Amino acid sequence: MSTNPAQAVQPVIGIIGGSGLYEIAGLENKEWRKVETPWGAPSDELLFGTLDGVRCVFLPRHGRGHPLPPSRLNYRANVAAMKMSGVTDIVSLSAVGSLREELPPGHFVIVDQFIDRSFAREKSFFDTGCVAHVSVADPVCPRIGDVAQAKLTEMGIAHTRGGTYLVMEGPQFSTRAESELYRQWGCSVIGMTNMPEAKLAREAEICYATVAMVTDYDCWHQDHDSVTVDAVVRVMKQNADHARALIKAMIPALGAPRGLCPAGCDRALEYALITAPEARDPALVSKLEAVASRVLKAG
Ligand SMILES: CSC[C@H]1O[C@H](OP(=O)(O)O)[C@H](O)[C@@H]1O
Ligand SMILES: Nc1ncnc2[nH]cnc12
Repeated sequence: MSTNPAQAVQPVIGIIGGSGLYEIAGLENKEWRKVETPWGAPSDELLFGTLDGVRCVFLPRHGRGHPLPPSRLNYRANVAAMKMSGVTDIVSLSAVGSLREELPPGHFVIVDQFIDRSFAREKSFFDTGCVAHVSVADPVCPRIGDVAQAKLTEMGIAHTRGGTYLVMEGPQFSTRAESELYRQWGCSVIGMTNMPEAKLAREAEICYATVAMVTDYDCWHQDHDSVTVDAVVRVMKQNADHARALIKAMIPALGAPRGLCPAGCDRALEYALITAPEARDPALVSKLEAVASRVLKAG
């Protein structure tokens, strides 16, 4: 395994677009391509292209036209398809409800923690026959967060660095009691998709960070109507221009050649595998080559 921090990395930037973001602007030489993974098909074809000479791969999280609900997304295929396409860094863009007065619709939040209350999803590439436990104590890459923060500041877009995203299963929005509970837990925003996406990116050793775009005050705010899809879509249409401009600004900075990630996201599996090589299931190991070949080769 090569873990020399001076090792050169030529980044490939993955963008996962959430509700209201089904394409990105300004990509050159773009081409939608089907990518099959050992875990099946991702939400849609992936859009490959370059922006300012940086290789980019875009995936609309719910598919073009939004046919897929959060519980039916093949999160493993989505992340594996990114890894198989050479992606080193993922910027996740998501519509979220606000759980705090000071985070109004239109505000961007560079999330740094999650509480994962999703329950009807496959959450790991690893399984019986090859067990791994990665750390998600710090689930996002601070390096990507730094770039998002710098660009949002330059662009004058209202934003907050840090905040906890509560991941609910959905597809129904929360009850008022749930919304109040999450507020008491200190959560900042709520959505339905960023877990297990962030956990799987960590298992695949891809740097990952979320820029959450507030679309509503969920259902706790006495002066605002409870969230509806109509309201989310209306605000997302306003947020989308900011989101597209942000991505365009972030890509040259993220795409510059660099060393290994100082936070170690790209070495997350280094000490995570616990199944002895002789006890591993060859069929599972062969699937895992798509996301974990770096450590499996060494074992
Ligand atoms: C259309 S409102 C609910 C929907 O929007 C968010 O999705 P995404 O994170 O992909 O932007 C939320 O999590 C729900 O899936
Ligand atoms: N209030 C909310 N709850 C869950 N997901 C959301 N996505 C956008 N707004 C949301």
